[in-house]
Amino acid sequence: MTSEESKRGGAANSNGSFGKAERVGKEVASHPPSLDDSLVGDLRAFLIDEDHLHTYDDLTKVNPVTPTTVLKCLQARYHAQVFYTHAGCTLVALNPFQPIPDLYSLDVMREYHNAPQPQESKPHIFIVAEEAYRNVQGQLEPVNQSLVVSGESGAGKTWTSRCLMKYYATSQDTVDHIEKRVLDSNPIMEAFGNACTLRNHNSSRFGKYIQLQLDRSQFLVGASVQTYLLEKTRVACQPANERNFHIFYQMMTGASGEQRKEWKMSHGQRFNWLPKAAKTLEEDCFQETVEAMSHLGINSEKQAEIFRILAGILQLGNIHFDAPLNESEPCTLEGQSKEYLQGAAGLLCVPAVELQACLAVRTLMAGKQSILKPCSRSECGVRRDCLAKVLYAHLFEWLTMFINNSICADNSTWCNFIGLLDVYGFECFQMNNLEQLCINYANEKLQQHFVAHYLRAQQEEYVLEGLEWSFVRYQDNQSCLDLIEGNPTGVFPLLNEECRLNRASDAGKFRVRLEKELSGRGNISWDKFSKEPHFTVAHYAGRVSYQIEGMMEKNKDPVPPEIIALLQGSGNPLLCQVFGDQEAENSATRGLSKVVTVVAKFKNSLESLMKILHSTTPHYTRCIKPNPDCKPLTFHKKEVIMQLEACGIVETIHISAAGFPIRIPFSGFIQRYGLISGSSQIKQLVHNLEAGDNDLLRSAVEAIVSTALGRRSIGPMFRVESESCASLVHCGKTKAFLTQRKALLLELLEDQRKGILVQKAFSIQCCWRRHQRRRRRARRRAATLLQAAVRSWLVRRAVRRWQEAALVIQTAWRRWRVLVNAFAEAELDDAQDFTEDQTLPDLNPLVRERGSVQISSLPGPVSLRGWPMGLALASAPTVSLSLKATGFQKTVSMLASLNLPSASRVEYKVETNQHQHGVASVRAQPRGSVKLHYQRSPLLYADMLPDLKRDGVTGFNQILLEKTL
Ligand SMILES: Nc1ncnc2c1ncn2[C@@H]1O[C@H](COP(=O)(O)OP(=O)(O)OP(=O)(O)O)[C@@H](O)[C@H]1O
Repeated sequence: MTSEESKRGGAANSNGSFGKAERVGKEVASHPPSLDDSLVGDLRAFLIDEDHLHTYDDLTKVNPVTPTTVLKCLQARYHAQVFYTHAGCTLVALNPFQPIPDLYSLDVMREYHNAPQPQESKPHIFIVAEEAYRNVQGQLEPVNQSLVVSGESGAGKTWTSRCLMKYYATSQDTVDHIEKRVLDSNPIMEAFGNACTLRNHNSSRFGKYIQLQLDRSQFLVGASVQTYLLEKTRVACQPANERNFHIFYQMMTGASGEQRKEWKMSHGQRFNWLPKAAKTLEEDCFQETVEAMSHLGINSEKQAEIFRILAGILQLGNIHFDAPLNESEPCTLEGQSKEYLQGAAGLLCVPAVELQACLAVRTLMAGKQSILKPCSRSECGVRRDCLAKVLYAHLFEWLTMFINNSICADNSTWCNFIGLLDVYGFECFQMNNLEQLCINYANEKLQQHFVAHYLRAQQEEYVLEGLEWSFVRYQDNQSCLDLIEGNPTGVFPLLNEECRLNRASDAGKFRVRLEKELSGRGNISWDKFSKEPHFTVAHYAGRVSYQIEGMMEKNKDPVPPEIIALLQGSGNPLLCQVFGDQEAENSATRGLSKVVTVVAKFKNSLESLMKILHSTTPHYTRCIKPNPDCKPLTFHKKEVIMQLEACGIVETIHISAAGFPIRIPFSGFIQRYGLISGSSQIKQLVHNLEAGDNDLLRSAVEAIVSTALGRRSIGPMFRVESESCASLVHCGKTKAFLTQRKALLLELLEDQRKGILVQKAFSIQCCWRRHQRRRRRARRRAATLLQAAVRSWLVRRAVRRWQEAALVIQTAWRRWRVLVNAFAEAELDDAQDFTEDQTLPDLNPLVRERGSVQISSLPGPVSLRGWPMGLALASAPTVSLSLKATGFQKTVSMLASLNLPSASRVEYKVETNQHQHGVASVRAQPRGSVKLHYQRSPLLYADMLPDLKRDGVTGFNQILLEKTL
């Protein structure tokens, strides 16, 4: 809406000439005061807290809720660069008209995605996205979600939709990169469907509904796009100071030299259908569009076909017909137009002659005979425009279909969806025609859905449920919708009827018809003095005057059959594909009653959209354009207030603040929160809800709430002891209604439910772990038993072997002992003769002969009795002397055999340096030493161990005895 038009709309709004206000029951909210009144009254109370206005996250918290206070709050937030604010169930998004750093960054997305309670975070479009996503995860009916983004042109709907898509696409990373393809559909759709208008340099000239398809794990697996009412007239006729679709300018700026040549688009070439070509916008990014096309699977061949068609359209725009001298002759082409016709025919791959004939000559059917009738100059122009429009519209349709084929998931792979509706805002120009009527009709439908969903349904339900409730007045636009679509006497049915009559359209007559049929309606009026036939409709957002001239033609949207036939024969494969299955029918021959009109088609597609919306959980985002000039950070109060009133924000705030925004059927409530109550009765009820009557269910709900409040953890809002259950939850006949503090109560219930579920899960885990532990223990015991059995078997086997080995050793040992004893006895018999009664120093010469003993400085007499070593070893004497023996036992035995004098404090250390071969020396020190010199023992086996090799060295060479004190 332009500011002037907005003013008109606003004036109508304030004088109450449209939007019949309905009063239901007791009305407490007075008519919203005018802006000036509010400034005196309401605002004054507010001024006290003016410094903190920008801190209000939710407009329902503003007190009192009036358009003025709401406006003040929004303005304060806008100046504080806070662009999102809740308004009860709706999110208000103010357009900053400049990029805000870090407002939509990946980190911010992650923050909202990971927030335990996103509602508690700062208002943001990502909250809406996350809430919808979590609703799908929670599988609460209705599981599918719709995000409805509305607002006037330039308010930021497309931007918001893009943010929402990015949010869903970024929060995952799938293998086949479907999210990238879904996002890539945006630049293509925008290049072909957006244009620079006076109100928005990137205005969507079509409506779109994108369905993001989610699988069981809530992963984005695909998407589908449904488009509505492309403004195809823009191809051939651009409003003053506005541009054609972006794609044409992208081609003009981005084409390579070769492409320019092929597309007949040389530098400086002027095209009638490309106004303002010198102005370059950031949207004119040809390369991005081409890349997105390639990424979506449109190969270079197809791209070439597409761009040739577009170039052909531009050539068509430069063709002008001259009136013929003779009326019976077709219109002619002047010099340059001939070239353009040749160019267009070449690019569209059709014969130039046929193209010219198709534009200048009409074929009439008279029975089975066809008659050729030359068209007038203006008719030629209309046919040329029609050809361009039909080409562009079919191309756009084909692109949408191609995108859908590329990004749509198989039906079996997805089970839920989040729908994203971005429709053109309410439109009101100086001259409004059928397109504006359709667009405004769509906006009325959406407004009605909003009203039905939040306002009327809410209030009607309170009555049905028997709640005590003071009603808030709201604007109901049903009467306006009845005026437009009502059957049989609505504007649309009358228009369709007129189009199906086989007669030339007459705007004046149609106006009279409308007046006759609809004069009793409150939402339509006529300016009797206006020369132009028109009618004025009082829409919910303002009054719009529609001119009737041309409306019927636009509604019929006839395409001459010659044009279809011409395109079917085109050498461009894409054109053949697009128009191949199109019937080149002549409506004149088949009867006009079968013609499907534009409004009929539009109404049907809108009805199916509304069906989808009604079956989903809606989330509303109202985009607000803070100033009509798209200036950054500029806030025009009047513009904003009109938009707020037009979209019913003020009423929404009233109802949301004072009403019961959450309604849960008793059965659903008990099923979800029944586990909070420990009562066995409620537990039984949970399993058998059908058995309980409403009274029983109601008392169960109350019991659950009081249990929840009883065990609540003390939070700031629940400290008030007097706060009764009744003030937080209101039970109607079949449903529980939660008040404004629902968020807290609901949060409390959800927290407790979650806590109990966690407890239960913990118990299950404990049981499972215990079970696992027991199993592990049993396994371990079994393993130990097995190991023990194996070990004992191994030990028994080893012991048996040892015993056998010991037996062998014992036998060998005994045999050896017997042998040694025998030798010893034999030797003893020999030695007895020279050892008896010998004292030192006079040693027996035999001893000298066999060995020598030298004793010096010994204190006292030393009696030394030399025993044969073999005998000593054999008898294994016990050493009573405190000897620290090192070496072999035989060394010790030898000492014992020497029978050295015993003294308690005398220590002898025996050292041997030839352990392998026997004691070498024994020496007593320090005060005396005994030196024994033995000759090699006569005993052959005296120092032999059973294991020693027989050929080893035997006997003693030298013995030294060291004595230490
Ligand atoms: N959140 C935002 N941050 C920064 N700029 C924004 C934001 N929202 C919108 N804009 C700016 O406002 C312009 C208009 O927004 P957008 O195209 O989304 O409007 P629209 O409501 O879709 O309009 P139309 O109905 O004409 O398509 C954008 O091109 C962008 O420059």
